[in-house]
Amino acid sequence: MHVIYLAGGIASGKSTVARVMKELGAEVIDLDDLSRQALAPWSPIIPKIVEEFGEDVLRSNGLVDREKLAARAFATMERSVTLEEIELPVIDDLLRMSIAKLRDEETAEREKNPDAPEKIVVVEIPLLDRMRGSFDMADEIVGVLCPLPARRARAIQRGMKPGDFDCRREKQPTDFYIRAHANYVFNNIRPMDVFEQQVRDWWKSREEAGWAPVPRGGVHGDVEKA
Ligand SMILES: CC(C)(COP(=O)(O)OP(=O)(O)OC[C@H]1O[C@@H](n2cnc3c(N)ncnc32)[C@H](O)[C@@H]1O)[C@@H](O)C(=O)NCCC(=O)NCCS
Ligand SMILES: Nc1ncnc2c1ncn2[C@@H]1O[C@H](COP(=O)(O)OP(=O)(O)OP(=O)(O)O)[C@@H](O)[C@H]1O
Repeated sequence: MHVIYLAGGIASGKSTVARVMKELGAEVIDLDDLSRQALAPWSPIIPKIVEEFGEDVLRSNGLVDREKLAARAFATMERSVTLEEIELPVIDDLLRMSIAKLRDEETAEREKNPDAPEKIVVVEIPLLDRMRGSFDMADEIVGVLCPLPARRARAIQRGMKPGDFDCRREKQPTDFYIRAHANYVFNNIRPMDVFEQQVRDWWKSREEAGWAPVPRGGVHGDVEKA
């Protein structure tokens, strides 16, 4: 199995890259989905969330009011860190379990058919720095960078308030951090069809290389390859 951490800030184009990779055969795990599971009504962290952010962040049906929680958590860096300290260990556990399950599936498939293809697993990560404790699970780290004005405009077009975009974006790792840890970076600066083709080309070259190990980190400047 080959695990790719796909890192990029809000509205940078991660889901677009992941969608193309899924079409090419990848299994995709999205940490935003795992974060939703972490806040499910039966989650053990719900009492702590209520204690820190107020009883009214829970709706009468037991579901977390995400808008209310976001307004309180992203109001300051300190509150945001509090939410992450509660949620990230659960997200990390869910990620490890998801990867272990895919590994078991791959083993079972190969017991039936020794020629079954290697699973390529793509993990969408909005906050790469917060996942540094689980870099051990990644065979490679790929970044998605996109100029801020385009990201902001696209997020707003999708219905996000400008202030909500800004207060999330400012808490996210910088492009410099992503370049420093990625072995490859996509610069999402071209029209959608061209960008999607860039992703297919990258996949093809990695597939032809047999997903060989790559040196970690150090993508600097306006280059796309390490
Ligand atoms: C506060 C919550 C409930 C708001 O939910 P909401 O549905 O509005 O947003 P959603 O979860 O879909 O995230 C949308 C985007 O917000 C950004 N975002 C999420 N959490 C954070 C954070 N702690 N800091 C900065 N940006 C964040 C990401 O770019 C993400 O893609 C939710 O974002 C959350 O639980 N965040 C904390 C968990 C976390 O840190 N997740 C990131 C995993 S690396
Ligand atoms: N090259 C591009 N040209 C035009 N639109 C694009 C391009 N790349 C992405 N988009 C659009 O920008 C928006 C954000 O892209 P995407 O959802 O892939 O980003 P993301 O990083 O997954 O976002 P989020 O942080 O919300 O999870 C989407 O509406 C997508 O269709």
